[in-house]
Amino acid sequence: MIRFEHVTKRYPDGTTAVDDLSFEVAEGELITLVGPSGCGKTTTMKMVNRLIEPTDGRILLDGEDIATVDPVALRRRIGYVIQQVGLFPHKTVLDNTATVPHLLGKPRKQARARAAELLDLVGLDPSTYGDRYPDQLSGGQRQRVGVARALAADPPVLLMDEPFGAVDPVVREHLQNEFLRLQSTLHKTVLFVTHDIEEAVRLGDRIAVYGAGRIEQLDTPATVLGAPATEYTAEFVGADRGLKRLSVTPVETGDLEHPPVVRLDDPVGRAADRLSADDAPWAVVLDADGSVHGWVAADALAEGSGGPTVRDRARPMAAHLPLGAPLRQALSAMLQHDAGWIAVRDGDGFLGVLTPARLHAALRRSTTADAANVPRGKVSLDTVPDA
Ligand SMILES: Nc1ncnc2c1ncn2[C@@H]1O[C@H](COP(=O)(O)OP(=O)(O)OP(=O)(O)O)[C@@H](O)[C@H]1O
Repeated sequence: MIRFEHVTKRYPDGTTAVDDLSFEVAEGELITLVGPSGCGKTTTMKMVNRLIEPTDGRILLDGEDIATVDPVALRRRIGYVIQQVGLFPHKTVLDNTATVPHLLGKPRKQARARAAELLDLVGLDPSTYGDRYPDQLSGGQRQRVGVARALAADPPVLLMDEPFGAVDPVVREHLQNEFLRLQSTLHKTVLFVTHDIEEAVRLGDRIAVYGAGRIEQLDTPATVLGAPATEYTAEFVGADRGLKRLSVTPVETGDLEHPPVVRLDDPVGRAADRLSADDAPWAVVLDADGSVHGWVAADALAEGSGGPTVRDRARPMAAHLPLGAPLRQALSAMLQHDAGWIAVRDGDGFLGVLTPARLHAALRRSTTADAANVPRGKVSLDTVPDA
């Protein structure tokens, strides 16, 4: 969708901001550009909408050399969100959002109706916020208007330059999550500049780690964190990169163990037989509709005293996770509940349990598979070599 071919930008004073850059952003992909101040991220981005012209090389958008496209027509296909937002101070939020569609020829009423939809989409109720002026909004709300406005012309491409940089960490995380939710339905092709590795990891399908004017590594978050290509990248992503990897590696079916399963209403004797058939010290207990109730120990079933069904001997277990949740959430739940395993479900249905050993294997699997170009969905534990 966007292809950089040997792109260099040298400023008249001799500064080489971007040096022989070649990479491609696939349609619907979100690439985060991350790196220290002054390494060329913004220059890279501004060359895509021709706010800056390259000195050498070319950039293709959908196969077309953008140098041959009228910049105004080009910018209609490219939404642009910046940290300072740049809203018109004398226009209401609704009119700010409706400006571009209106300029593109949509009748005013239609443009405003679309603007209201977009405000809703970014989490701002148009009936509350539509008539306000930008200085009557919080920083986070202004950023949302900036995103709504960039989406107004429904461009296939979005350029975002530290769009959530000016807000506090809590609001920022909220905006990031909302943006991910939006992106999962809109599938825009996005270049997203940030100097925050956490943000890059959370949002990017792939991350481009910049050194001076160059990309040091362009890969999935799991690979950049798990197998940094250079010392520079390793240092940039931080000594706690192992912990960060927990956030970007999902729990998959192949990660699960399958202890015996009994039902709340099973007679104790039948449940005990089930456990001893597997020589298992405990079983997962499901209720009548198949959702996880908790667990029961073989010892508890063997005791002479107590009620006649599993219900009387089972212990509740509150730690559940949906399949696909990040390993970090799994570890956090294990620690919170002081549990040696955690139930994983698909909807309400029980799938299996994740243990600390399996969690560790999953973490190793994530980078091994990425490095070997195994599609994430096809990953199984067999792909993990023994340590
Ligand atoms: N008009 C200009 N003339 C000369 N040098 C420039 C000009 N604009 C940018 N530069 C230089 O180009 C380099 C890259 O700048 P750029 O804005 O792309 O960096 P960045 O990675 O986006 O940084 P930041 O995170 O601080 O925004 C810097 O050294 C900067 O000083």
